[in-house]
Amino acid sequence: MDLDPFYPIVDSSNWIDRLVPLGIKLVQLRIKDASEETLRREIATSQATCRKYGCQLIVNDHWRLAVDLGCDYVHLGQEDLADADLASIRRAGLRLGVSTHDGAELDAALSVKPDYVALGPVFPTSSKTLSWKPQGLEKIEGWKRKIGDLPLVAIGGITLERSRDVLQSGANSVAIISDVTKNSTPDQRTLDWIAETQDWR
Ligand SMILES: Cc1ncc(COP(=O)(O)OP(=O)(O)O)c(N)n1
Ligand SMILES: Cc1nc(C(=O)O)sc1CCOP(=O)(O)O
Ligand SMILES: [Mg+2]
Repeated sequence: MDLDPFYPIVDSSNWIDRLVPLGIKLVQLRIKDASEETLRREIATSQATCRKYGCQLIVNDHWRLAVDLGCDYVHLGQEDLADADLASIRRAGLRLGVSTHDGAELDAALSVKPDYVALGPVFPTSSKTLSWKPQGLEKIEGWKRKIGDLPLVAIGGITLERSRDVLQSGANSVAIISDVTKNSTPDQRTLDWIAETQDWR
């Protein structure tokens, strides 16, 4: 299944309940620092909303709960990968997205046969502290040449205004946090994103 070109990342089921009904078809739930009970509830609520609206839900980090709750997709970073039981993730039928920031990480990601690879940070971001410099659009082109048909997600500092350049450089999907959730009108911004990415759908 293809990834939608617009891939917002949010930190609660409240955001999912608010934004998914607007027409989002791919969303990541990325919750840091919550109890297992809260995480379980947040994932289950998000899953119900996403199922209702035909949106693909990707659970960040919490692969055990994603397996337990019968989710479709998890996203893991390189450190997450080291701890994850990939066999049980695959046995449960979950698809897997993996973060990459340099060539060695890309090789590591490809070795686990992911369903997509993410490259970041494309531009400076204030949503996560990273030790990598912004990669720039050329890196997207290089990553895409290397991975071929495997879907490529671009992340980090991407705005609606930069989205066309990112997609034209070879990304199949654009993952964003602040451009929607820190916008003064997140609902309108979401609708604008859906319209702006229509040519890639
Ligand atoms: C689509 C996408 N790309 C990259 C990340 C970052 O994952 P990770 O490196 O594991 O960092 P955290 O998001 O867990 O802080 C992502 N979540 N999604
Ligand atoms: C969570 C995350 N991971 C990144 C990576 O490069 O792996 S960049 C990033 C933050 C993306 O947020 P924003 O759209 O607000 O820049
Ligand atoms: Mg992670």
